[in-house]
Amino acid sequence: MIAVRDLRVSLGGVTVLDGVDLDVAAGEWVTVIGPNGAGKSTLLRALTGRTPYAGRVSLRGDDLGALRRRERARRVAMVAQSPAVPPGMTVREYVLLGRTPYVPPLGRESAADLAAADEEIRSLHLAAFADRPLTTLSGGERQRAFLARALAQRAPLLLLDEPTSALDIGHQQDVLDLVDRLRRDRGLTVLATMHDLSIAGGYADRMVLLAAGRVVAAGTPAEVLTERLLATHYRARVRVLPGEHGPLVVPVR
Ligand SMILES: Nc1ncnc2c1ncn2[C@@H]1O[C@H](COP(=O)(O)OP(=O)(O)OP(=O)(O)O)[C@@H](O)[C@H]1O
Repeated sequence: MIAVRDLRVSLGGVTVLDGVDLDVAAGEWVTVIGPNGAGKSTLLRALTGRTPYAGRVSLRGDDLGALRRRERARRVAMVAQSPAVPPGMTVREYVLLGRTPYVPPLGRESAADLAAADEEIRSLHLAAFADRPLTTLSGGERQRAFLARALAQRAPLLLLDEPTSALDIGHQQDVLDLVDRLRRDRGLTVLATMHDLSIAGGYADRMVLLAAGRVVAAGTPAEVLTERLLATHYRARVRVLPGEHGPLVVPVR
């Protein structure tokens, strides 16, 4: 689905990504982990085509850099870490923004666009909030609205930057279970970043460990979530225990 080769990004004269290679197959869920500042968000932003990069990113064989913006947005949707919350905009209006790549220039949303937005509002259990300003929602409710907007884009590749950081443990599971179900039902491909390593390992088919802008490990959750790798790259003291759906990473004092 997506093949990244020798991706390099410099920001403010600093090399942030330094030759990243990454493949995500159609229908796969890959989660990128790594310490603060490793370059995870920058990687996802580059894959939307909004952050300039060197190297090559191909989406189902097409060069991402050669696609027009609307065409890119129909193929790649992203939920950023802290998306802007437009003041005064209702949840329904916000989710409808996800349909922008389908609305003709100077045109209006079609009945199909409105129906797609309403469908995502229902699937994310946001119907009761649909006419409220987005700014009045709690952090977790807002997070679901951000996801609804991205899903309304109907892109086959979904990029999720820390999708559960604002959520309580129950809503974390709800949202990730929902993404997993949509992945199966709609054949979505998911590339996420996450800091909670046990939760990350419970949902990903594969994981990639990024440190200082380079891939330092990649493989199944059991191959990447090891005490040795986490000690080396996070300088973390942890025990890794076997779990039902992947390794459990437990910090120790
Ligand atoms: N515009 C910029 N100018 C200079 N440096 C930048 C710029 N944007 C990001 N960086 C730096 O790039 C590095 C990677 O940032 P990025 O947000 O991708 O990391 P991350 O792995 O997502 O971190 P976190 O886990 O803290 O969210 C950081 O050191 C950050 O300070």
